[in-house]
Amino acid sequence: MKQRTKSAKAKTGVARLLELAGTKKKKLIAACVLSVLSSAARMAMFFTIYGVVQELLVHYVTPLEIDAGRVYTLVAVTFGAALVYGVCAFISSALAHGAAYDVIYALRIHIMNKLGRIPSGFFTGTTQGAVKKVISDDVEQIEVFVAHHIADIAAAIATPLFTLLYLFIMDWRLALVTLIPIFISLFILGSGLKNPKGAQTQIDMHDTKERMEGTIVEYIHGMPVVKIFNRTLSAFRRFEDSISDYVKSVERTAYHFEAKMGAYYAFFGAQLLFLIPAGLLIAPRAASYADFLPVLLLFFLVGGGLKEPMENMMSMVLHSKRISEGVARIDRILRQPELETTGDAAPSAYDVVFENVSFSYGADDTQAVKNLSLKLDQGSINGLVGPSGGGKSTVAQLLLRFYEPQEGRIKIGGVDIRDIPPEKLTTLVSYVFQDSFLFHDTVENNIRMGNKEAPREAVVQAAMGANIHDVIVALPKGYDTVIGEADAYLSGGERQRIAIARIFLKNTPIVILDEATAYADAENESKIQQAFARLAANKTVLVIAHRIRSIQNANQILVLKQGQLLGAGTHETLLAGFGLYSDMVDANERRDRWTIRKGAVTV
Ligand SMILES: Nc1ncnc2c1ncn2[C@@H]1O[C@H](COP(=O)(O)OP(=O)(O)OP(=O)(O)O)[C@@H](O)[C@H]1O
Repeated sequence: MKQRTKSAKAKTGVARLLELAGTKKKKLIAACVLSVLSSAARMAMFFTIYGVVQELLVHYVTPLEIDAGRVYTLVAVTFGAALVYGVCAFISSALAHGAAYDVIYALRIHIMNKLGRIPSGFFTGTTQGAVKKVISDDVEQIEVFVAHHIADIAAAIATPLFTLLYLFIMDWRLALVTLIPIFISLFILGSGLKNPKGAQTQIDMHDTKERMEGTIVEYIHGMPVVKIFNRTLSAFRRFEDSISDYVKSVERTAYHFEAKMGAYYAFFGAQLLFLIPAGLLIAPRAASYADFLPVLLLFFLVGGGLKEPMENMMSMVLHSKRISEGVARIDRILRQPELETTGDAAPSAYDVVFENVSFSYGADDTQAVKNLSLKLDQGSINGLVGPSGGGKSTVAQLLLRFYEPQEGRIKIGGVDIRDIPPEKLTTLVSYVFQDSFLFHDTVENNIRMGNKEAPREAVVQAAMGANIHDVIVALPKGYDTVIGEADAYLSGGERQRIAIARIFLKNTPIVILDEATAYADAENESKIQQAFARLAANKTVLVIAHRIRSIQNANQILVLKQGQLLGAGTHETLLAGFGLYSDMVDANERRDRWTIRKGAVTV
C-alpha cells in the first residue's frame, strides 16, 4: 500500500491518468491496436486507388492492355479495406468507450471510498464545492480523454510513420515536400503556445470560466437571500460581470491566437500548394510521364489523409494541460491524509474523558480548544453551554474524530479513540446535527441510514420514539414517500425528528445533540424534547445547548468559553457559585420572556 502511494506520487499528468486507468489496460491496448488497424486500412485505400489510377494511366493509349484482373483485385481490396476500416474503428471506439466508463466508474468509487476515510473536518463549505467539481467535471474529462484520445494517439503516431515511410520509398523528394506544410504549421502552433502572453490568456480564460461557474452556483443557492433583501439587480450584476469577464477573456485568447491559428490551419491542409510546383519541377525529369502522374496523384490523396490523425494528436496535446490539472485535483483528494487507527480496541464502558486536549483548525488559527479536560459519566446527561464561538461544536467534532487534536487524548471507556477503528467508533457515538441532511430518498431509507439491516418494524418503532410516525403515515405514500418530491414537504422540526429517528435506530451508547431545538416552534420543541428524553435513556449524552432551560436537569453542565472549561457542575451549584453561568441564565430568561405585541418587541 505504502509502495503504491510512493509510485503514485512520482507520476503526474497523462502518465498518472494511465496509472489510474490501470485495470482497464487490456481493453485500452486492444482499442489502440484496432485504431491503428483502422487507420492503416484507411491509408491502404489511398494506395489501392493509386494502383487502379496507375494501371489506367499507364495504358491510357492502349486500353486493351489494361490488366482487368489487377484492377478488379485492387477494387475488391479497396472495399475490403473500407470494411476493415469501419469495423475496426467501430470496435476500437466501443472498447475505448467501455474502458472509459469502467475507468470513471472505478475512479468515482475509489474517490468516494477515500472520502469515507478522510476525517470529516475536511468537508467544509469550500472543499465541498471543490470535491463536487472533481467527482463530476474532472472525472468526466478523463472519460473524454480515455474514450477518444488514447486510441487516436496510437493511430496518430503509427499511421503517419508508416505512410511517410512508404511515401519516401515511392518518391523521397515529394515526401519531403509533403512534410513542409506540416512542419510550418506545427512551428506556428508551437510558437503560439509557447508565447508567455498566449499561455497567460489561456490561464485567464480558465480562471474566469471557473469564477463564472462559481458565481452561477452561488447566485442560484443564494436566491432566497437575494430576494428577501431585494438585491436581485446588484446580485445579478455580479453574475453578469462574471459572464462578461469570461467573454472578454475568450475574446482576448481568440485575438491572440487569431493570426497564428489561421496560419496553422491554412498551412496544415496546404499540401497541394507545395506539391503542384514540386510536381511541375520534377515531372520533366521523370523517366515516364505515365509513371510519375499516378505517384503525384497518390501524394495529393495521401497528403490530405495525413491531416486527420495529426490533427487528433494536436487536439490531444492542447487538451493534455487540462487533463493534467484535473488529474492533479483528483490526486489532491486521493492523497489526503487518512484517519490513522493505532489499534483494534472495542471499549466495554461508555464514559467519555478529555485529557488536556488542545486543538486549532489551522497552523495560523488560535486554539479553538485549549488544554481541555472533562469527564462525561456513563449514562449521564451533560449540557455544554457557553458564548458563541466558545468551542462547543469543536468539542463534539473532536469526539467524533472529525479532527485530530494536536495535544492530549480523548477516551471512551478508558480506550483512546485513536485505538478504535473508525467503523467501530461510529457504532459508539452518534450526532444529531443542528441542520440534519435528508437524502432524496424514501422516508424509510432515510431513517434506515441509522441501521441498514433494520426491518420495517424497527424503522416504525424508531419513528414512534422520535415522535414523527404520525406525520409519516399522513404523507401520500407513508414510509415510501420520497422526501423532497411534490406533496412530501416536511417542516424543519419534522426533518429534525426524522434525523432523530435515525439515531434511535442506530442506538449508540453515546449521543451528541447539537442545539437540536434551536429552530423548532413550541409544539415541535416539546415533541423533540420528548423524543430526546426517550433517546437519552441509559446513554451517555452531551447536549450542546443555547437554551439553558433544556439542560437544567442535566447531571452535569459544562461552561466553555474561548476553548477553555470555565466551570462544571449541576444547574444549582453553577447558579450559586459561578457568575458567568448566572449571567447566561439571566440572558436566557430575558430571551424566553420576549413577546411580540402589536408589531412591537417587548422584553
Ligand atoms: N472549520 C473551521 N475552520 C476554522 N475555524 C473554525 C472552524 N470551525 C470553527 N472555527 C473557529 O473555532 C472557534 C470555535 O468554534 P465552534 O463552532 O466550536 O464554537 P461554538 O461554541 O460551537 O459556537 P456556536 O455556539 O456559535 O455554534 C471559533 O473561533 C470558530 O471561528
